[in-house]
Amino acid sequence: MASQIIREWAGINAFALATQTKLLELLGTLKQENVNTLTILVMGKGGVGKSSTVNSIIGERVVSVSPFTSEAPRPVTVSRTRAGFTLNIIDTPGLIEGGYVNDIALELIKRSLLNKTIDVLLYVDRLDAHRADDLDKLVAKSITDTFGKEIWNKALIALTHAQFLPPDELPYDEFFSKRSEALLKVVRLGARIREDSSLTSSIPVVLVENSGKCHKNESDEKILPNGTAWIPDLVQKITEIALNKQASIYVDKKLIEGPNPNERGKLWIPLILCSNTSLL
Ligand SMILES: Nc1nc2c(ncn2[C@@H]2O[C@H](COP(=O)(O)OP(=O)(O)OP(=O)(O)O)[C@@H](O)[C@H]2O)c(=O)[nH]1
Repeated sequence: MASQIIREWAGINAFALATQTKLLELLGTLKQENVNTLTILVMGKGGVGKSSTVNSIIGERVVSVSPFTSEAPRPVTVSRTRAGFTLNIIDTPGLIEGGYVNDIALELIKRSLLNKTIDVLLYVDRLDAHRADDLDKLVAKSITDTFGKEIWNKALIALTHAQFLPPDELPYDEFFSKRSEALLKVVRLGARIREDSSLTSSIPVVLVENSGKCHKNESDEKILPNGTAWIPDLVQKITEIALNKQASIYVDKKLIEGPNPNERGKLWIPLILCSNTSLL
């Protein structure tokens, strides 16, 4: 297999100085904790802004973006290195096609991850979607069936199109909070995670505005309508997930070829019951 060329993360230099400083600080925090490599898996439905978000984080147009379903082959891994730290971001195809979960895409994603470790799942959707529905539930279920429930311990939800102004003069932060709650609820249902479980109550939700028309503050940083400089905020949340003491997801052959990872423990139940009965 051809070895992948890892380029210098030059895109950082394209960010506003204040953003660069914060990003380098965050890379320093990761390195202090002996995290020298970080792999982010980007997933979500089609057209929600996955590729655009990858480009925004890297600070270069590294993957193609299209208003229509991208024809570019994916999954694709983009790797960049900076001061001894390597960032890998895996952009993936949209998970919904024709109203159904694209199982072929999921299988392709899973197989491309063999022997890789997912440190962060960046689940992308849009802020300006007014409903979280059964499709969202199905996507969450498919991700869970593929990687196991534990993947949500390493998840971060990014809502794109964040320069959107809510309808009916609803305050921006209130709309964001309602949209986040609605999405987290369907993710929980799809992933079959109990409401009181720490698994999804702790999934952070961040805002992203990939448009070239994103507003800027006096330091030239890209900001949201609520004034947050969103690139450092996103990287800060990524850093927190990476350091959250929960295990990263290692994709081994068993995970790829074995049964649904959530069913593995259950396979032992009949055996345990049998052995217990024979002891009676
Ligand atoms: N205004 C605005 N447009 C965005 C944003 N993110 C993405 N877009 C636009 O939405 C369209 C789809 O973006 P992509 O990044 O290709 O989305 P994707 O999820 O990778 O799409 P698929 O290739 O279908 O999987 C493009 O026209 C982008 O320019 C955003 O935050 N704000």
